[in-house]
Amino acid sequence: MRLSKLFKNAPTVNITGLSFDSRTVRPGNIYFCLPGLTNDGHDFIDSAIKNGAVCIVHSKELLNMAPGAIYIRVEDVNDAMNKVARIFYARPSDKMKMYGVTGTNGKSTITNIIRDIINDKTPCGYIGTIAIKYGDIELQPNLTTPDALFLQSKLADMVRCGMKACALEVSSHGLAQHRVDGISFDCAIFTNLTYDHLDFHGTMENYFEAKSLLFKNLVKEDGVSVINKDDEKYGALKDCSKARVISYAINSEADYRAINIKMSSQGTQFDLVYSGHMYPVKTNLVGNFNVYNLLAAIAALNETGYDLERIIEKCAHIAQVEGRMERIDCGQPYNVIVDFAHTPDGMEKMMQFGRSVTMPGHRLIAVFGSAGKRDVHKRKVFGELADKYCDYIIVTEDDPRDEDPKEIAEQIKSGIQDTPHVFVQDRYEAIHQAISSAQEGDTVLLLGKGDESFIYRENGRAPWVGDNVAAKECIKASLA
Ligand SMILES: CC(=O)N[C@H]1[C@@H](OP(=O)(O)OP(=O)(O)OC[C@H]2O[C@@H](n3ccc(=O)[nH]c3=O)[C@H](O)[C@@H]2O)O[C@H](CO)[C@@H](O)[C@@H]1O[C@H](C)C(=O)N[C@@H](C)C(=O)N[C@H](CCC(=O)O)C(=O)O
Ligand SMILES: Nc1ncnc2c1ncn2[C@@H]1O[C@H](COP(=O)(O)OP(=O)(O)OP(=O)(O)O)[C@@H](O)[C@H]1O
Repeated sequence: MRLSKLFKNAPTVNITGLSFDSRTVRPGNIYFCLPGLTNDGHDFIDSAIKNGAVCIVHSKELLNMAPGAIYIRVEDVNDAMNKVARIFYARPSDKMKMYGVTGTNGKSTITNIIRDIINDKTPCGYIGTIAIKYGDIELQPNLTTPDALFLQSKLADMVRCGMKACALEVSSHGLAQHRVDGISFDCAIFTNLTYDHLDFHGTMENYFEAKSLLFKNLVKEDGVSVINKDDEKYGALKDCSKARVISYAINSEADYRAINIKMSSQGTQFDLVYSGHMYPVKTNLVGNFNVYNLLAAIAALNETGYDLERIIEKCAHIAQVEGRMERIDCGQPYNVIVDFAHTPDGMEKMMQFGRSVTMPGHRLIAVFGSAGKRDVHKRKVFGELADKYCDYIIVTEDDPRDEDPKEIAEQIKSGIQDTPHVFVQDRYEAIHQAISSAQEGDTVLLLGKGDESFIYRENGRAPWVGDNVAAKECIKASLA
């Protein structure tokens, strides 16, 4: 594409691609100098030019300018990059129905439910923590919400592959760093705001401010904000939403409300109250929070033109979202559940659910750790929660990064008072011990890693068999 198509009054030089990282610049690229948390992109202009950048987009005054390169000074490089990327990739988000889901917990689940419900009639892509999926393509992501350039390029590829919709997880980091500014959403969904990511945002106010950007920036004329009315941030989000607001809830009057909820370890039933009518909903998903997730997906889809009866029909057989409330059944007489819970709220909800499906008088056994180099305050709270709900606790490694797993375990253990507990550093051995000790009627919860196939240790990403695979192997061995 010509540079003059991307910037007014720019020369007609051919542009081969866009980059904000000097290390990956290719000949003919534009290099955007982004401000970072540790570095400043302006410091890498020479290396970008050495790698072939033909145009530099910057905001700071530059003392030296290389002859031959084109320099374009803008007020806000991030903003310019988002606008340019939209044009360069031919506005892919305008060609698909775009669903953006934000909130502390539930993003992966809701985006996958949305995709699962519509994918047969409306090919739908998914971008988030679990994967990047469209058509037959499945890629492993590095981030939940990729950087703006990668995101636009993947959306463009989705359009090329015939996708008509895309469900995107929008993290608070992604919002704070403007990764989704170039996307025009049709529907923005809010799940909940609970304690997380304060290492990055500093305060809950900042964390909320970041989340609210998705709603402030939804400017499409027929766009819709779908907001959880049981969350205390409902009012604030409603007030800042540019688009019309639709609510969902269990405990409050709402546009989409679930009542008469009946839960078991096999599935859930409830009555959906919508527009003065009651619709019975049956789903294979379990747990109270999945009722919220389903309500959000149902509301989002119905408000964007999908038939309610058909959506409800589909709810009966939602594909298992990997590592989210995944029941492991190898014929053993006790429950084993793998879940990605890694926030105090997620942990508590899982432990409450675990308690509810454990036969009276039997044991709830939990295996979990807490990530290194992330919110340290969570650790003691995880211990306190397990102490409150569980009968036996096995503390193990999560993603220690370059922290000592024993130290992390000590911090978790500081929240445990009376409940019997052990520290087993090796995660496989911890799972093995939990399964070996389980008896008929017990429940084993394997929490924190979900479907992840790696553990971040001191030396980086090490392969991990996965909690679900480890659980199956250990159960089979114990039954043999
Ligand atoms: C904390 C955080 O979000 N960091 C992101 C941030 O990095 P940074 O600000 O430190 O970048 P920097 O190193 O200061 O560099 C500034 C600029 O100079 C450029 N540079 C740097 C060095 C060089 O040699 N050449 C060069 O051009 C960089 O490409 C960048 O444009 O900007 C980078 C470029 O967009 C991101 O890749 C990086 O994400 C890192 C990898 C990350 O781990 N982010 C996580 C925390 C994250 O975003 N997580 C969320 C939430 C997940 C959840 O809900 O749990 C996610 O969406 O995944
Ligand atoms: N609506 C919800 N409310 C509270 N907790 C939830 C909800 N949905 C899921 N959870 C819990 O949070 C965990 C993570 O769920 P999910 O992956 O859907 O969230 P997420 O927002 O995508 O998180 P991440 O971006 O970290 O993957 C689940 O395994 C479950 O324990």
